[in-house]
Amino acid sequence: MIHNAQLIKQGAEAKVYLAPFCQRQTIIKERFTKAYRHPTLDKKLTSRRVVQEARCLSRCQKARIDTPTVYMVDTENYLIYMEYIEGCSVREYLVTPEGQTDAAQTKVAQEIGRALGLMHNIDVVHGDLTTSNLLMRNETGGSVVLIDFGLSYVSQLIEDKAVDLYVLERAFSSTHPNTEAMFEQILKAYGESGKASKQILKKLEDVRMRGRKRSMLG
Ligand SMILES: Nc1ncnc2c1ncn2[C@@H]1O[C@H](COP(=O)(O)OP(=O)(O)OP(=O)(O)O)[C@@H](O)[C@H]1O
Repeated sequence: MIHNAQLIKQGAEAKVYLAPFCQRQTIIKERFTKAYRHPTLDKKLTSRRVVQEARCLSRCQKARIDTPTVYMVDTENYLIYMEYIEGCSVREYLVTPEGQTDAAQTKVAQEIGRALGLMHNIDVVHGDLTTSNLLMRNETGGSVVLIDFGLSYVSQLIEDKAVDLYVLERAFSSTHPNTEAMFEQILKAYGESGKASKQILKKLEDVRMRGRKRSMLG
């Protein structure tokens, strides 16, 4: 039990709390153990995921990619203590477009593309890119912060990075109608900031094609 904690999200894999820690508001992410798994195996897998998430967050932070700072990792209790980002998600931003200018939306798209390009440059694959996992930091006037590295891993494969982009593209098209132009701007900025981004964007076309074939076959 985390003292003075407020539960802000209960997911299938983790609980996310907001709680005071070292005199600041802190996000505490707690992974569950799975009762259907053998206890020893379960402990190993759950703590491995906690470590994996914290490692990918730290790897991004070292490369100056805006992600929550990790304050502490408790592998015994499967907890990550991290910086609380005050702001709204890109999802919330896009579902309430009133008063947004094209220039503001372009800036957000460019920031997303640039952040993803830098993340892939250091071989971090996010694994769960959605508009809910992109936050806009109030403090800096809405700069984009990547969160939820629960499914992230390190890979040099062009294919893995292309699939990462495809997952975000699907999230855009299923959640936000009429954002094709914005997604194009994301890819343009991505193409300008990544080392192998041209190859990855080429591979994205194959991944899309496979996705289309799969949905045609049902
Ligand atoms: N560092 C943070 N600052 C502010 N809010 C956060 C932060 N981390 C998480 N949140 C909030 O909590 C929600 C859930 O967090 P997260 O996406 O990491 O968990 P999850 O989806 O349940 O976990 P997982 O996908 O790893 O099983 C986010 O959508 C966001 O609203």
